Amino acid sequence: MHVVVNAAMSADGKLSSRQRDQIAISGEADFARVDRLRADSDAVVVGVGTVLADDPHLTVKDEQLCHQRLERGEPEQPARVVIDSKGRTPDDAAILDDAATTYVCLSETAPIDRRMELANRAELVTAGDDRVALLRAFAALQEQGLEQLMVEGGGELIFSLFEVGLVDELRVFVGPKLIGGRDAPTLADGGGFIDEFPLLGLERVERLDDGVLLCWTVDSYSSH
Ligand SMILES: NC(=O)C1=CN([C@@H]2O[C@H](COP(=O)(O)OP(=O)(O)OC[C@H]3O[C@@H](n4cnc5c(N)ncnc54)[C@H](OP(=O)(O)O)[C@@H]3O)[C@@H](O)[C@H]2O)C=CC1
Ligand SMILES: Nc1nc(O)c(N)c(N[C@@H]2O[C@H](COP(=O)(O)O)[C@@H](O)[C@H]2O)n1
Repeated sequence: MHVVVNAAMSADGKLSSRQRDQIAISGEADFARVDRLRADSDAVVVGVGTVLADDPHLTVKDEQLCHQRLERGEPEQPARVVIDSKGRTPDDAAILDDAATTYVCLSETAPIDRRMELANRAELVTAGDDRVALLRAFAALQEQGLEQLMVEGGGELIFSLFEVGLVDELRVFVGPKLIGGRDAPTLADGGGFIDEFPLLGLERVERLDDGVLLCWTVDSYSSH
């Protein structure tokens, strides 16, 4: 399995505003790059915080890219995955429509009524007691043939994926906006690292729209 985390952040490192409203940080060229990355992935993954804040569709928008997927013998759209311990994904969420297969990864705490509703619209994966156990959930996704995973956020999920060592690459578009706010989501929120820190290798820097794309590999974890 290969996991690429992709996100767009403001010049001051925020993924959205303190009200958690979706903010267009990327420009046209970066959104097109994200579309190509989705098209090259078996699945696009988000946390339930992103579903509740943005109601994303997580589909490939360019019809030619969808056509190329079909020509490669792949489903027209990559699968969509939401990491959602308690089954808080709303029944009318855009990611539950029939545009693509959707997996909802739950923990044992998800109530039975939520499981039954979600099972009508998605494939369910259960891993973990309180929170979704990410290593087990991703292993279950791999068993379903999902090898190339793209994670779009948000900051809580991205931190947890780094914490368990599941991230192979990080691609960040830094856009020409300043959002501010100490409580606004950042690229990696969660509890934060205090001892061992993931170390990144810079692979590529590219000027895109009026911002910069940074592509990193995750090399190792080191203590300071
Ligand atoms: N600019 C960009 O590129 C992007 C911006 N965003 C922005 O980010 C914000 C949402 O991010 P955020 O609030 O951090 O939410 P996330 O999307 O990261 O979802 C976090 C939630 O996932 C659930 N979860 C279940 N298991 C785990 C686990 N093991 N580790 C971490 N989370 C787990 C938790 O809810 P529970 O306990 O209920 O399961 C948790 O609260 C929005 O404002 C959105 O607009 C989002 C994506 C991209
Ligand atoms: N790459 C990128 N740039 C931005 O500026 C963004 N705000 C986001 N947000 C992510 O895109 C999702 C929306 O997807 P759909 O257009 O609905 O398919 C959103 O939920 C964030 O994950 N990304």
